[in-house]
Amino acid sequence: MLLTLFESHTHFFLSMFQKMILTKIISNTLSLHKKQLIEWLPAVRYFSSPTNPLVNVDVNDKSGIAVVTMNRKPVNGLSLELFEAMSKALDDLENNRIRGAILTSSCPTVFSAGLDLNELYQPDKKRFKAFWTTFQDVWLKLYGSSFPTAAAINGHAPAGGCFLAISCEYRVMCPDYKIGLNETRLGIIAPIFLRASMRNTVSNREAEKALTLGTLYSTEDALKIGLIDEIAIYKVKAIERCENFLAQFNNVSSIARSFTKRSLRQKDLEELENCREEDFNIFWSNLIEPSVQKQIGDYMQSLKKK
Ligand SMILES: CCCCC/C=C\C/C=C\CCC/C=C/C(=O)SCCNC(=O)CCNC(=O)[C@H](O)C(C)(C)COP(=O)(O)OP(=O)(O)OC[C@H]1O[C@@H](n2cnc3c(N)ncnc32)[C@H](O)[C@@H]1OP(=O)(O)O
Repeated sequence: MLLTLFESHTHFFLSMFQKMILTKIISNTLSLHKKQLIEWLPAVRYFSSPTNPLVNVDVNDKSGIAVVTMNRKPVNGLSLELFEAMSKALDDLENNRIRGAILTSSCPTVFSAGLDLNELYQPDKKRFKAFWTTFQDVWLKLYGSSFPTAAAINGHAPAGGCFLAISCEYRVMCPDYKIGLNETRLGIIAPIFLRASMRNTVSNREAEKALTLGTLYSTEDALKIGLIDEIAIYKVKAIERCENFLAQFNNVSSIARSFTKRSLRQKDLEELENCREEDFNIFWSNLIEPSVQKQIGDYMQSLKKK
């Protein structure tokens, strides 16, 4: 009650002095740690910044909602540089206490083609380590973000593309595209954090079927199994629907919302936090198997031949 009252009266700009006084009063009342309270203060400053050419962040000053656009043509292949830009953008959003984020793509028919196969083919260990660690970071930050998230899926979203979408809390997809975790079809075992995101999105039974078969679903079928939440005819509409979803949280205490989300996702986040090195080692040893390398090479060729 006190927290809700506090939040609803702090949507205007607070000077550092006001922040300190408010923090002190509430800190005394609730006996909470001062640092935690400062972190909990609602959004006071929004920004629209060109940030990085690979990830554009555009924050609506009125709603406080950020549209985060992946911009790595032609297919938003998830490279080390794209992951680094996403990781930095997620930090900025967290620090600026935005009210919600929508992930989308600037590629006309692809949300993301998943991991950049060039990162997986004949990899250099040092670079691959940085790549994999940043991939883990992005998931931890996106899946565990304090702000609500949605994905406007304006194109195909196979493998890592689907993975980004299911790390968000809500998904709106445009018709006639494919989405799914096709890793097993490529001979890959889905990593621990990918399995967690899938189980958090669809029923355990659907997750098992989807992951073991490596199914790529049409937009319509994805809606049927709950892999996406809505269909929107084109990108602008998909963003609008995501905004509507995020706007619902305007009437909910952001502290209560964010703690509830965190507590529901905590186990999954900790599972990865506790085995990051092991997770890397498992994938590295799988990746450098000559048979896997051959499979990746052939697959890349088949994509180029199309
Ligand atoms: C393959 C075995 C991998 C083994 C790895 C082992 C360990 C890793 C463990 C776990 C991984 C974690 C989970 C995530 C995994 C992944 O994400 S793997 C990537 C899987 N991605 C795909 O299977 C998607 C492949 N792409 C497509 O199906 C299509 O490109 C499309 C997204 C449907 C778009 O089709 P379209 O619009 O027709 O575009 P093109 O196919 O013509 O592609 C344009 C150019 O982009 C290149 N390209 C496509 N996808 C990728 C990619 N993922 N990485 C790098 N490059 C990609 C494509 O070759 C074209 O290039 P050119 O213009 O011909 O040069």
